[in-house]
Amino acid sequence: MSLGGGAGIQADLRTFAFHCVHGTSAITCITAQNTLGVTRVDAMAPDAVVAQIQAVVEDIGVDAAKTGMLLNQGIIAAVAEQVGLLQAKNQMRNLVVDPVMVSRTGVQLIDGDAVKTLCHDLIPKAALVTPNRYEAQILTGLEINSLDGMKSAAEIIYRDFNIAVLIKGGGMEGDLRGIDIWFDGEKLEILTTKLVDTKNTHGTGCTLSSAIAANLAQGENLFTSVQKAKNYVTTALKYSLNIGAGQGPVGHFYPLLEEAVGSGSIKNNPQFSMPNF
Ligand SMILES: Nc1ncnc2c1ncn2[C@@H]1O[C@H](COP(=O)(O)OP(=O)(O)O)[C@@H](O)[C@H]1O
Ligand SMILES: Cc1ncc(COP(=O)(O)OP(=O)(O)O)c(N)n1
Repeated sequence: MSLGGGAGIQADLRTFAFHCVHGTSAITCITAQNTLGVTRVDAMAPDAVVAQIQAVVEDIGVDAAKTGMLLNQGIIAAVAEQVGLLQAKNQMRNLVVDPVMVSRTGVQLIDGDAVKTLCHDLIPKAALVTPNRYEAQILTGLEINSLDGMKSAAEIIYRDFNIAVLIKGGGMEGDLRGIDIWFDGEKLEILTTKLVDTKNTHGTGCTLSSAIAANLAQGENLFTSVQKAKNYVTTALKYSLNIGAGQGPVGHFYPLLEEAVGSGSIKNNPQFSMPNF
């Protein structure tokens, strides 16, 4: 959960709402966070996370799920155990693991034991894992500086975990920032969108993985879910919000912004990046 509202569960729930699916959540930690970064993180007790998952599954049910910031080994192990139990009962389909391990400034957020548990217990249970540049470096041991590096990382992650992988390019240099690599063991695809020239990229990873989960929940296949989510995040970036002194959040509800501008209720508001106006 990100109290600045730009990433974590706030970004996930906005994305779910935009896609017309009912989003639920299990809070794993509270971050003191704004557009400049994270200043403090408080983790929930693992059994409190488990209780939240069980409350949702037992009553409402899950068509698709995504994980985000799982801060320590205890939380990761508890979530992985729940996922395993629920998958055995066919109550947890379409799991997307966004392996949040490194902050946007390149700082590692979780320790080595937590990374091991993530790799050993959780990622293999997913349908898709979506590492950014730095997370792919941790998962593969490669230094990733090029498109070829991103492709090699995708192949290694598929080989090691036997699940589909999307390497996100937002942390790369230049035009590679708009490029992601998909590999599912058969098809290697370069997903390209034109680079959106903005500093306001806070929450792109959460938004992408929750849009993928939302598309899966609506019955799309995995690759189409990824393609649609990529288009969504690209447009949300074009309408990102210029708030705070750092990297502002993406604009999840851009059609409403368009409508508001069209009707004249928002005019030349410098907080919104509006490419078409
Ligand atoms: N400036 C940008 N222009 C276009 N797409 C971008 C830009 N920055 C990030 N993206 C896209 O946002 C998505 C999230 O990627 P990334 O920012 O690398 O994830 P994370 O937030 O986990 O670090 C990816 O689809 C990536 O290509
Ligand atoms: C609470 C919380 N969860 C996840 C993240 C990572 O967010 P992401 O979408 O990868 O965007 P940035 O960190 O790059 O802004 C987070 N920051 N906070």
